[in-house]
Amino acid sequence: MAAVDRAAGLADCDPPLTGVFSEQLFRGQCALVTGGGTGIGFATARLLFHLGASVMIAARREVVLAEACATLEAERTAASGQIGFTTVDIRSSEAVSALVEETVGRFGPIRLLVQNSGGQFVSDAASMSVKGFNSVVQLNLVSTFRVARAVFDACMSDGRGGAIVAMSLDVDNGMPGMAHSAAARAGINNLVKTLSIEWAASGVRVNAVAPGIIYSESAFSHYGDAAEDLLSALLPAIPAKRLGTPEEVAGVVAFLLSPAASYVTGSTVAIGGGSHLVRKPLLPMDEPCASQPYGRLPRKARL
Ligand SMILES: CCCCCCC/C=C/C(=O)SCCNC(=O)CCNC(=O)[C@H](O)C(C)(C)COP(=O)(O)OP(=O)(O)OC[C@H]1O[C@@H](n2cnc3c(N)ncnc32)[C@H](O)[C@@H]1OP(=O)(O)O
Ligand SMILES: NC(=O)C1=CN([C@@H]2O[C@H](COP(=O)(O)OP(=O)(O)OC[C@H]3O[C@@H](n4cnc5c(N)ncnc54)[C@H](OP(=O)(O)O)[C@@H]3O)[C@@H](O)[C@H]2O)C=CC1
Repeated sequence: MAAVDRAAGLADCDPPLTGVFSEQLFRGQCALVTGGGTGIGFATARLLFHLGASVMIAARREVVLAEACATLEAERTAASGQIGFTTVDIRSSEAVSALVEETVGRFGPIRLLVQNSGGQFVSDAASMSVKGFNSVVQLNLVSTFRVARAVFDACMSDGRGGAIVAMSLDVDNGMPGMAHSAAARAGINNLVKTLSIEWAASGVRVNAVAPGIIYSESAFSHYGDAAEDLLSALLPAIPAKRLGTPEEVAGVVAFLLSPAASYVTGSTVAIGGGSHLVRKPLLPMDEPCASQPYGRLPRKARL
């Protein structure tokens, strides 16, 4: 993709970023990473695994998860922890309960939670149905609460503590083309504040990360042919003048989960090459009053 090729610096990152952390950092700790089979979730699971954690990755597509696990097993070193997978749709409370039970049964109480699963479709608000808006709020905001509650109840409410990182977006200036997701992620930014206060007494820290535009094949596949046009308009507005990598998000997530962040809670950390400081919406809007700047992407952009 031409716009991605223009993202100077993208190839310069040390993929697992293990060098900046001690290999013993998460030794023996159980970590649950939702959406851990692809993109940011995979990079995060990979880093935690190489830092000694016992990592459960969970999402809907079994074949993707199995492949991710096989990749990590093939990378195993003496410092690596354990890796396992199970399928889940985080929109189902029963499925999330079963996920937590299975994870605890296999690796022990969950101490590290990365609630990374999420997503949306691109559509301007005027073309968006209430059902579509609701489905994205359900997936991102309500399911983040669902997963966090299930893990807190089962593993973190007894005073033994833990750390939670949720996935947000760079929503400070609104997000034309993604009204549903921006509203949901703004909700997540506030949710982590409340949870961090209420759960502090249990020794639980709750933070979020707000990535800018992070390139991975899996993420961009959702935007179909529209990705190139969107990126051409977006890249010039990113101070770093490049996209981010999943590994650059994983490093911040690992920091927030680690004792190095033991006094950090209720925060949302921007990871966007400075894009959150630019007073321009994340998605482009050449004509602010245009009635249908995005329309609805074709159905092939759907999962
Ligand atoms: C190239 C630059 C891009 C900028 C990037 C900005 C930063 C963000 C990046 C990322 O988040 S990358 C990760 C992307 N990954 C995903 O989005 C995957 C997750 N997505 C999904 O699971 C689904 O698409 C969904 C959004 C949650 C919808 O799933 P759900 O099963 O709840 O919905 P459906 O039953 O299929 O549909 C319900 C309802 O939703 C509306 N709708 C769904 N898809 C579309 C669409 N493509 N366009 C318009 N409307 C859509 C619609 O109203 C549906 O109702 P019906 O019409 O089916 O009755
Ligand atoms: N890439 C970017 O620029 C940005 C991404 N984000 C967010 O970061 C997170 C990771 O995205 P990214 O890695 O880029 O993209 P991916 O599309 O690779 O990751 C999304 C993950 O979520 C999983 N998922 C989606 N719906 C569900 C569900 N209902 N139940 C369980 N798992 C689900 C998917 O797996 P499966 O389909 O198998 O269920 C997939 O592994 C998402 O929340 C995304 O919105 C935020 C800001 C920017």
